Amino acid sequence: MTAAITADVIRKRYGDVQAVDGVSLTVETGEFYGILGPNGAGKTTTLEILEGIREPDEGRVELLGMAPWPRNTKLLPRIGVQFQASAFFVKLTARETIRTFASFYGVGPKRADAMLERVGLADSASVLTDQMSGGQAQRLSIACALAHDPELVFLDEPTTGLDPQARRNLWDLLRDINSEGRTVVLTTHYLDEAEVLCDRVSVMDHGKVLRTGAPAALVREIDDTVRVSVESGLLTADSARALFTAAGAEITNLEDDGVSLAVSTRAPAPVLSVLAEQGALRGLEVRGATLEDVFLQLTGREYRA
Ligand SMILES: Nc1ncnc2c1ncn2[C@@H]1O[C@H](COP(=O)(O)OP(=O)(O)OP(=O)(O)O)[C@@H](O)[C@H]1O
Repeated sequence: MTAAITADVIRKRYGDVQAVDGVSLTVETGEFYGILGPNGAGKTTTLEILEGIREPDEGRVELLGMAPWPRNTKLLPRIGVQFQASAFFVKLTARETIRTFASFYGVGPKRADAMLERVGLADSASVLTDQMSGGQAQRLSIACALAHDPELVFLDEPTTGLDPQARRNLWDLLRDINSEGRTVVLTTHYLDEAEVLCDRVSVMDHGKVLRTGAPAALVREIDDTVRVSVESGLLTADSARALFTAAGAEITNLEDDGVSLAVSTRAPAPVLSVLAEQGALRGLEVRGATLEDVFLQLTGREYRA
């Protein structure tokens, strides 16, 4: 595979904030690549530098074999950048909006209308953009990014603010866009989204990439931590910890949020035995490690989107 994007130790500072602090990554052609991290991690700034719309203070980027900065107009027909829905022109319908965007690239109305259909908006073509639901607006902004049939698409938190059903519908669309052969780079603060969609993810925090890999591989790397949870109120956190330790179970995390008492451990058998002996199995759930546990292990703190 050839690299669609390489970034080599890029940095960007805003005043006192080191937003991007030495990020290096490689996106392969055809890959679905995720940049994952909590708010303020530096995802958007990194994405904008990769796109060539922001200048890095240091470091080097190659996008489709070219330097994206200073602004490289040769790249524009080859990449699609999803802009935020708030940037739509007011008083235009969905159809007028996509036709306008398509015309910037010399793309005619026929293909623009076909893109509306492609993202499931054919029936909403006459709706004014300011009257669209969040999911419709996101679909329209993705359609606009795809109107000129780019080979590489950048999406910045495309499902933020959507309800679960609208998110899942959008996931299907994003998978289709990628399976047609396009490289997709997306930022997200949703761990489940990265896990479900991405071939590989870079986990970011405080401007740095902490780890890069396939979600399943990252999860495997952190050993086989299992998370066991039961209803809150059956055992206090302190007594649970003492009982688990006495039973020989090493606990990597234990917390009670008032709804569930949750324990992360590599030794689920003694934990389950203790819970059974204490009659504390109500609401029992057992699950393997997720990207949330990867983040916890990398940073020592819970993931807060
Ligand atoms: N134009 C700017 N001027 C000053 N500070 C900025 C600017 N853009 C971002 N920052 C700061 O840089 C840091 C990284 O921001 P960035 O938007 O890249 O992170 P993010 O991971 O995309 O966060 P979010 O998920 O909230 O969008 C944050 O502390 C943010 O407040």
